[in-house]
Amino acid sequence: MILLICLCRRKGGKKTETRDIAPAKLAEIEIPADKAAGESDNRNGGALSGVVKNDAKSSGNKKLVFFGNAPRVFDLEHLLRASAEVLGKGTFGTAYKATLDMGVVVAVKRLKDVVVSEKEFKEKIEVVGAMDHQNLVPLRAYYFSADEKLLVYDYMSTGSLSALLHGNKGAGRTPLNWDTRSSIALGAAKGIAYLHSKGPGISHGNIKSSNILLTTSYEARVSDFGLAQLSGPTSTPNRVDGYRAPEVTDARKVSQKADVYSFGVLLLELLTGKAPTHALTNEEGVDLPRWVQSVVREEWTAEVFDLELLRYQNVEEDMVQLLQLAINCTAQYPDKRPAMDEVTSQIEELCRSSDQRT
Ligand SMILES: Nc1ncnc2c1ncn2[C@@H]1O[C@H](COP(=O)(O)OP(=O)(O)OP(=O)(O)O)[C@@H](O)[C@H]1O
Repeated sequence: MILLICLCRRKGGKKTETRDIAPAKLAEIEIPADKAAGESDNRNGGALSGVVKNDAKSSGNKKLVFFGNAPRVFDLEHLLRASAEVLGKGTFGTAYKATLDMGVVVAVKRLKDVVVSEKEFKEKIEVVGAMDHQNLVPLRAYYFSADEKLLVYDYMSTGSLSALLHGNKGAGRTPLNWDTRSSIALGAAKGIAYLHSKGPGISHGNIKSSNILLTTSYEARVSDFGLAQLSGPTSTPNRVDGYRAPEVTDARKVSQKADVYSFGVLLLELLTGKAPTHALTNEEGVDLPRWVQSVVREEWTAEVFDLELLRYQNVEEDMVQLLQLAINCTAQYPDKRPAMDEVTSQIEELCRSSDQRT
C-alpha cells in the first residue's frame, strides 16, 4: 500500500493539500510513554486512544516514525487524541479516519496478525515508506510496539474506486464518464508500474478497486502496498475474490505478472461496472475475465460495457481497445501477459487518442 498523500491540513482555516513526498528519510518523534488506553475496537467517532491498546508504558518510549521530508505537524500524542471513525475492515486490519485536533486528517491502519519481528517489520515498512510517486498513497509514518502496529497514510476524501463504481446505485449517483475512467486506469497503471520499476522482486500483491483511492480531482492513488509480507497466512488477502491470477496459490507469494492479471480485472471492472467475484464463490458478482471472453467481440458494445459508458459513442473504439488490453492482461499464462510499463504506454496512447476525438 503506498500512498500519495494529500495531507489535508487546515492552515488559518483554509484547507491545503501537501503532495510533496521526498525520498525516504526517517525522522523520529519521541512519544510520551503514558499515552493510549483501552481495548475496544471498531469505535466510531471516539478518540483513537480508545481503540489502541495501552502497551506504550511496558514497551518504553515508543515512537511514531515518519517518512519523507514533509513537515511533522503531529506526533503520537496528537494521533492518539484524534477522533477516529471506522473506514472499514480489510484483510490486514481496520482502517480509521483520524481527525487531529489541529485539523489534520489522516487515515490510520491498525494492523492485525503481524507475524514478523520488529526488525523485519522495520526493514519491510521502510521499503514501503521509500516509495514516492504521485499515483501512490504515501505512507507517512508508522508506530510499532508489542501490541500495536499502526500505519499512517494520507486520507483520501473521495474514497475508493470500488465505492464509486458500486457504492451508490441510486438516482443521486454521479456517473463516471469515459475520461474519468480512462484517467483512473492510467493513474493506477503508472503507480503499479512505478512499484515494478523498483526491482523484479517488488510487486503489489493486492490490486483491487478498494485499493485504488481517489483525490478530489479523481486522480488515482494506489494504496495497500507491502502489507501481505507482514502478515500471517490467515490474514493474507482473500484473493478468491476475482482479482487473483490463476497461478497464485499462496497470496504472500505474488509476482509482477500476477499484479498485471489483477490490474486487467480492475480494467474490466472499470469498463463493465461489474464487481469481480470468483466463479467458485456464491457471492454476488461475476468472474469478469471468463464472462467477457464468453461474449463474442461483435457483441461487446451491446453486452459488455457499462451502460453509463455507452453515451460516449465517439470513444467506442478506445473502449474496445482498452477491453482488449484488459483481456491480454488477464491471459491465463503469466508469460503471455504484458509488463506493466507496456500496459501504461498503451493506456497513455488511448487517452491521447480519446482526447483528440473529444
Ligand atoms: N488512505 C485512505 N483514505 C481513505 N480511505 C481509505 C484509506 N485507506 C483505506 N481506506 C478505505 O478504508 C476501507 C478499508 O480499507 P482496507 O485497505 O483496510 O481494506 P480493503 O481495501 O477493503 O481490503 P484489503 O485489506 O484487502 O485491501 C476501504 O473502504 C478503503 O477504501
